Amino acid sequence: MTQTIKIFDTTLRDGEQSPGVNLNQIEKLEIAKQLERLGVDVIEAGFPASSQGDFDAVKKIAQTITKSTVTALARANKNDIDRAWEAIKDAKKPRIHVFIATSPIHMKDKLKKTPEEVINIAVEMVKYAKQKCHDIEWSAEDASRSDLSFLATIIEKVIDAGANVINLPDTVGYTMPKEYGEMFKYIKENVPNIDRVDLSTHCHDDLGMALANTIAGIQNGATQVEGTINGIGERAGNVALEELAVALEIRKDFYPYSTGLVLKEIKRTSDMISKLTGMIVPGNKAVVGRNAFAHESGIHQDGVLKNTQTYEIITPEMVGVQSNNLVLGKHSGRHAFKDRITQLGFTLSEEKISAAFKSFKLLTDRKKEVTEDDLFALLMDIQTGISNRKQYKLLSFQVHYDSDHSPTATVKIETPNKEVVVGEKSGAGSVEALYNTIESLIEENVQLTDFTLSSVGKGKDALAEVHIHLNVDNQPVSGRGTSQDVLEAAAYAFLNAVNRSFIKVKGD
Ligand SMILES: CC(=O)SCCNC(=O)CCNC(=O)[C@H](O)C(C)(C)COP(=O)(O)OP(=O)(O)OC[C@H]1O[C@@H](n2cnc3c(N)ncnc32)[C@H](O)[C@@H]1OP(=O)(O)O
Ligand SMILES: CC(C)C(=O)C(=O)O
Repeated sequence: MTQTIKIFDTTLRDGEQSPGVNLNQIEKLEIAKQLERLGVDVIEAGFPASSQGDFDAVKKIAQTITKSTVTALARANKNDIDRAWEAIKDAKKPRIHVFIATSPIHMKDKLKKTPEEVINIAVEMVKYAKQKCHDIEWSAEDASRSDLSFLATIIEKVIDAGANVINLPDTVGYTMPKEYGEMFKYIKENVPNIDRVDLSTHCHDDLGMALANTIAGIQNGATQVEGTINGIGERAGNVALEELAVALEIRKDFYPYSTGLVLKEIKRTSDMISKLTGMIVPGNKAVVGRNAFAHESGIHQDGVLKNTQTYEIITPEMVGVQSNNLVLGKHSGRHAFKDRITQLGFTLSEEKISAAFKSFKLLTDRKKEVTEDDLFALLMDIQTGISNRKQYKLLSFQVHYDSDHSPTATVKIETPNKEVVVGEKSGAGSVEALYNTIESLIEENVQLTDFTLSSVGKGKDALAEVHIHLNVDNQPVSGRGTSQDVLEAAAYAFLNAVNRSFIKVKGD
């Protein structure tokens, strides 16, 4: 008999705690919708007490998502719980997630509380949350470095107080699989009423053990797993949910567990998270990396030609990687285009469909074959495009480059006051010349802290995608731009970051 493990996705909360990640409300909503399509049981939409921007995004997600449970994180205090409930109360299936640390070091040095005080706070706050919401998850932060008998005592009391999910995080990614499994076994054997609740894993990857620890937790009684897409998250990140789901599917001969995830949605979800967070997936990443299905060496290629299973344990199709994904071309009309948008899972207003169709037609003039990846990148830009009134627009640019002189860029932009300004500057390279010129035309004080260029799809006419991190008036913000031309993508990314600094993102 296969047991189905519940999937709790925390990409929008722990994932967003990754340094440099700044998602705005529209982007978070698009991610939540895709997570629902992927089939996750629970979406942790954010930490509403941490900022007004986070509160607003969680509320919007709670009002939109219908199939998955929507939860929000709260410290064990009334203000955080009130904010969490206020944000999620419209959800079809709301859950409040209350946490407090249980390890000696966290209780003594961080919370400055005795173990008895921590028990009292946890019990009182679970009771308080339960008066508002029937579904309460309680997390013992740093559970894996906690005293097991203390952990059993506090868990027994929070269950009596009304918690129906108990989460035991390996907060600092310190535990080894055997130890993590033994903690679950101990709790299963020593807490009365433990069978009334879901027990949950939450593993960080500091020592590269997140997936092994998660599986050890499941083998010892966990019925829910917390993690993120692409494994993003605080420090070295969380367990990558796509890796867990595919591992359980491929080795179902070995493990009697499965998840309800729609595996074909994995690649698209991974691409979306990577694009919107700017956290590029390494080529060799399991399940979703660019090279995960590539065979380079002669002996491997020979084997694959004779029988793919000699070297391929996962088929690209299983996780939604398209082998021949040519979709639409120069002569496609609006009806076929709209139909394709729906198939890709987008719901766009008529205005956005018109804008997308215009961009698509421009692309077909410049690119012979428009692939599903191209279309997805284009639609994601339109869907999450910035529509705040205050923004800079790129009107045109030229870069003069020759090998004997420093490149010079001439750029024309429209400012938020609708003025058209033109400037010219040089730089050590073409991108620097472009960025020096744009900087001279805008009012904000900007420092570039990171620049990444990658390609969407394959071949010399693949789209270029640029992700950058800037400090705009001393506030960190990220931006992205996609174009067939590398310099145009770089210019779009720069202005996208500056424009994003005008709207609500993390920390507002
Ligand atoms: C393991 C995890 O991932 S936990 C989630 C981490 N996520 C975040 O921190 C989200 C972003 N954080 C923030 O925006 C801010 O830290 C806020 C708004 C949550 C709090 O800001 P501030 O009120 O300025 O407090 P600050 O962050 O400096 O310190 C945290 C305080 O919360 C207390 N605290 C920490 N965890 C808990 C808890 N679970 N329950 C109750 N109190 C807690 C700390 O002891 C400290 O209290 P003190 O001020 O009495 O010393
Ligand atoms: C708040 C909890 C669930 C957490 O993120 C952790 O302990 O890592």
